[in-house]
Formats: sequence, C-alpha cells, structure tokens
Amino acid sequence: MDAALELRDLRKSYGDVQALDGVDLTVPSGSFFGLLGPNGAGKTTLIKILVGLVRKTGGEARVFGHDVETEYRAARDRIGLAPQEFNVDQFFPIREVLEHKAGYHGVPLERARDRADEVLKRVGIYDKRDTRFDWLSGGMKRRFVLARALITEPDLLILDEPTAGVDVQLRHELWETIVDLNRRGTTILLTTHYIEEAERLCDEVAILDSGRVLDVASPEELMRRGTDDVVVKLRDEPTAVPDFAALDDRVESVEIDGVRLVVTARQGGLVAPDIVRRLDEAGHEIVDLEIQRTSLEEVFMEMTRAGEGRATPEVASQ
Ligand SMILES: Nc1ncnc2c1ncn2[C@@H]1O[C@H](COP(=O)(O)OP(=O)(O)OP(=O)(O)O)[C@@H](O)[C@H]1O
Repeated sequence: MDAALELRDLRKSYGDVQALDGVDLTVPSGSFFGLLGPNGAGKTTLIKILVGLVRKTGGEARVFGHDVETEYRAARDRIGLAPQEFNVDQFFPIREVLEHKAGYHGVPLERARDRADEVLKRVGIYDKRDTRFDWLSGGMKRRFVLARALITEPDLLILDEPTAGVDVQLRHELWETIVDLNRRGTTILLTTHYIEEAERLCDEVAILDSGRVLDVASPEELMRRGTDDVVVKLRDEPTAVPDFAALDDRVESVEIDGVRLVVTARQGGLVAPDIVRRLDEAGHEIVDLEIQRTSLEEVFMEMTRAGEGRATPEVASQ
C-alpha cells in the first residue's frame, strides 16, 4: 500500500530563506504522525506544499502515491486540512459553508447536506448550523474548522495547531474526535506546540528544524534518549554509596545531598530497581523513591536548542 505521505529531498526557498532544505519523510498510511519544530522550522511551508498553496523549488512530494503538483487534484482530494489560521467565509451559515466545500470537491447536493449535518454533529456544533462563522465562539470556530476538513471524508487529515488557544475541556474533546478518526483508518498529520499532546497521541514524530528533519521516532524512543533522575531518600545520611556509574553505563551522575541521593541515568525506570537493591545490600534504609522522567519536551529542546540565543522579552514599562 502507498504511504500516506512520501517526501524526497523536498526543498523550498523564499528568496534567500531556505524554508525546506531537503526533507525526506515517510508517513505510513493509518498512522498518527506528529510534526514538531520550533517557530520557523518549515512546518507550515511543508503543509502548504501538500495542499498546493506553495510551489516547491525542488524534490518530490506524494500523497497516497499522487504527486502534489502533476497530480494535484488526485492528491488534494485525499487531504482534509484544518489550518492554524481561520480562513472561512464569515457571512454564510456554517452548514452552507460546508455544503459549498463538499460541492467544490464534487459531492452531490443531497449528499453534501447529509455530510454537513454528520460532521457538525461529530464535532458537537450541530445546534449552531444556521449561525454565521463570525458569530461562533473561539472554541466553536476550532471545531468548525475540523468539521470543514472532514467534509470530504479525507484519508489524510492535516491538523496545524488544532488546539491552539482552546481550553482544556475542548482540547480533550478534540483529541477524542481525532483519535476516533484515526482508529477508523484516517491518517493524521499533526503539528503542535503542545509537545505533551504529541507525546500522548502520536505513534511517531518527526523533529524539524531549519528546514531539515533531525529525527523520526516514536515519542517513547525519543524520551529514552533523555536522562531521568532517580531520587532516593535514605533514613540516615550516607558516608558512602555504591559507585553506580561504574556498575551501570546508563548512569551519568550521582549526587548526594544529606539524606537525598540523586542518580541521573538513561532509562531511569529500568535502572532504579538495581539502585534500590544495591543500597539495600549496602545496609541503607530507603524511606522514599521517586523517578523524575525526562519529558519529550526536554528531549525536543535539547535537539533543537530552542530558545538558544533568543533575547529575553523586555517588560513593558507601565
Ligand atoms: N511567504 C513567505 N515569504 C518569505 N519567507 C517565508 C514565507 N513563508 C515562510 N517564510 C519563511 O520560511 C521559514 C519557515 O516558515 P514556516 O512558516 O514554514 O515555519 P513554521 O515551522 O510553520 O513556523 P511556526 O511554528 O512559527 O508556524 C521561516 O524562516 C519563514 O520566515
């Protein structure tokens, strides 16, 4: 079966700015795939190339085997896009906007109406079907943009920051809807700044920085590369502890602060039982144990060195 997305040496320059600098990426059909990267990494440019809003300057991009330029229509019809910015016809009732969109993609009117009702129900704003877009609340607008992406029953759903600025409740509802679509076979390509969202939802993530893919892996694999802190509280202050770093090469450092022992190690969860056993054998009594796991966010920051060299925002004077 064709991959949902296949990018080979994809390039885009805007004058001197190399927004995409040779991106190679395969998104398997049916996967829940995250595209992570700091501001300006090239995520939006990549998405715009897929939907024909920006022309690539080099390389290849295929959607379910269809070239996004030479087979534009076939590629575009497989994609549903919920963009970051709202670009919706403000003045029509939202149900009509959906019907127009379906019609544009060749869905007959009767079917289009049923589809519109169906997707409005799915995202939970069916009771607003006769309301204009600009009269919806911010959260309802987000839901609507998702409904619009779903109207053509896409095989690849692209979500560019779908939960930006929405409250926790709505975020969870949107996740549920999206996870459900994925379970039914829709491939999801998600860009998000909420890294914990990617950690929770995605099978695989690609880390994009300065127009290049730094890595592609599952969130678990990426997190395994970071270090965890195994924090042990002892009954009595130790004079000496076993040399954990010499005993296990996953251990990177050991710190003793009074009765508190902090062992920094890769795969802390796997190292911890051994630490406990050795402390016990050496006669130390353990009163508390905590494993502070590395987060995907920390690994991401490390990889992209986001924030490095950025000026601290000035506080405006009153
Ligand atoms: N139309 C344009 N003209 C010139 N430069 C552009 C244009 N669009 C994007 N760029 C530049 O291309 C680079 C990648 O931008 P892009 O919007 O794709 O990044 P992004 O990863 O989506 O960022 P963000 O997370 O901030 O949305 C940036 O340096 C940006 O300034």
